[in-house]
This record gives sequence, structure tokens and C-alpha cells, in this order.
Amino acid sequence: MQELVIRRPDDWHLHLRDGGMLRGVIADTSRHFARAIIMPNLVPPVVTTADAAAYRERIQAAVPAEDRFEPLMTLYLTEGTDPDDVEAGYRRGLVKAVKLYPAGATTNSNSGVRDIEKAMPVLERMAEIGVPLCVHGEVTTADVDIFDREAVFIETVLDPLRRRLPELRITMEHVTTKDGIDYIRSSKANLAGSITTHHLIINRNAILVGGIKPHYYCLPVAKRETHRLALRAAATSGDVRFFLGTDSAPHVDPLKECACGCAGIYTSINTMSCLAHVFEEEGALDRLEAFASLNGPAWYGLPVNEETITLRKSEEPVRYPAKVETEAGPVTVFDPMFPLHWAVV
Ligand SMILES: NC(=O)N[C@@H](CC(=O)O)C(=O)O
Ligand SMILES: [Zn+2]
Ligand SMILES: [Zn+2]
Repeated sequence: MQELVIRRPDDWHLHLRDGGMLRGVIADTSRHFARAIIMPNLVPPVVTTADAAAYRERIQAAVPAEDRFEPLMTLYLTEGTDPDDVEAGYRRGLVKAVKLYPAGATTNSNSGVRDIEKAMPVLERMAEIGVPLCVHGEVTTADVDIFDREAVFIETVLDPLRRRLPELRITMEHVTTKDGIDYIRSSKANLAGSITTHHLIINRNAILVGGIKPHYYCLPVAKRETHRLALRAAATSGDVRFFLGTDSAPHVDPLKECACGCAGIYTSINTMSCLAHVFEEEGALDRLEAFASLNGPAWYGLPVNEETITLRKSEEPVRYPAKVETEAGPVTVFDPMFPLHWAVV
């Protein structure tokens, strides 16, 4: 097949940042995607409904005039989050989900939750009224190996929480392990998982072989090959519990290319090309639409997009800029390390 028409996709996990960075990256998303779940880990974080309303306006103001794009807002869960504010934002249609960052787990997560007990009142309210909880599923205790943090989170935090609040709808974001995939597959209800573009393509060798490669460093960190294969099998299976969340996370090059480089991979610009490549390799091009355009809206209770996009395969490799220039500085684009031939026309 040389051409593929699918419903316009959505991105169920995206970092847009703010100010000059936001203005520099938004078009790479709005060009292909109709909607995106917007991560709230700004500095300071998006904590209240009022913060989310103001941030949504700044995003909308940055969208190019020729694009139609709907930012789906999330609140950053803190130990002080007010259940009434979450409920009010949700009922207004402004807040689509609340995001749990274990404190210290990832970029800008210092205001995250240290003691989940303190967040129980708001989690109980969310379970009652149907607000999904998005989780960065990693423990942060120093004695747990960084490659085991997702598996330990499932066992010690996620599973107990689900037993305690079975009605709470939980999105396990950026699943990176076979453990995560198996756990989601074993669930009967109220659990789904997003999978990033890059975790379908790289394993941990990309970061470490032949020198340290900061542009392949993200959190949760890429794991060994068996995990990548499990992610590919899940993403291309058509199972409604798995959908695309790119976790495209721009950082300017100086903050990644240094002695303590930060986590995040920028994939918005070439995600659809990368995904078409992966799905074709797996003999599953006919399931790309489920992963990128159908399963996410079903989970979040939103209509699928009416518009379509066309992907076309060309003989010549597709060219992407190696860097996106923003007012904040240059951002390196994800390099899948193989030529891409599919592109959105
Ligand atoms: N994924 C990343 O490596 N980084 C994200 C944070 C996150 O999603 O954990 C970021 O905000 O830069
Ligand atoms: Zn995360
Ligand atoms: Zn993220």
C-alpha cells in the first residue's frame, strides 16, 4: 500500500511548554493532530482550573491561523489540590484529566505527590464523577534501579490504588515495559495505556552504545529490547486499551547536551512518519488508525475526528529538519536512525 487515509489523529500526551518554546513547537502538532492532552508540568505547574484556563488561552493564541487544534487541559495533582476545583473545571468541560507525578520522578515534578494518602480526597472525588487520572508510573525511591521503576510502581502504588478505588479511571502514560503492557492487558476495566513513538523505535542501546546520546534520553528511560517488542505488539494489536501519547517533550539543546542533561525527546514533527514505518514493519498499517485516532477518543469519551489525513509512501526518503529553531533556542528532532518514507500529504 502506498497511500493510507485515516481519521485525523490526536496526541494523548504532549508537552507544549510556554512562551517562545510554545510558539516554536505548536505548529508541529497542530499540522497533523486535531487535539492533544496537554501536560501541566510548567514552572510553576498548572494546578488550578484558573491556571488551566489561562494556559489554554496562551496555547490557542499560538496556534497558526490555518490550523484547527483543541488543547485538552490537565491539572497537576498536588497534595493540596482542591476536589471542588477539579470538579468545577471538569463540569465546565475545561479539565479533561488530572496528572499524578510522583515527586521527583521526572522533569519539573518537584511539586508532585510525596504521600498518596494526602491526595485520596481528590482521587475519591474523581472516581465518583469520572475524571481520569493520568499517571507518570515510576517510583522515585533511591533504592530502586531506574530500569525497574515502572514495574515497582505498578506493584507498590498502582495496583493498591486500583484495588482501593476500582471506579477510578487511570491512564498509565508512556508505558515502557512488558510488565506495564501485561498489567493493562490483565485489567478488566478502568485502565488504559498510552505508548510513545520513540519507545516503539529505540531500546536502551540508543542512549548508551557508541557514546552517551542525550537526545535519546527520556523518562521513563527506554528499556531493553524485549520491552520494546512488547510495546510494538500492544500498539499494533488494535486492542482498544492502547493509544498514542507521543510524550513529545522539547528542551533546548544546551539543557540536553550538558553534564546533567534533562529528559525528553521531541517527536511531534515526524511522529506520523515514524508510526507509519513501524506499523508497516509489523504488517499492521490497517491498525494505525485505531492506535492514533480511534482508541484514545473512546477512552476519554470524546467523538472521533471527522476529518481525515492521508499518508503517502515515497521512494525518496522524507526530509525533516535536524533541529527546530524556537525563540527559546534550538530543539533537536528525534532521529529514528533509519530513513522515513511515509509522510502526511
Ligand atoms: N518524558 C520526558 O522525558 N520528559 C517530560 C516529562 C515526562 O513526561 O515524564 C518533560 O516534561 O520533559
Ligand atoms: Zn512522564
Ligand atoms: Zn511527558
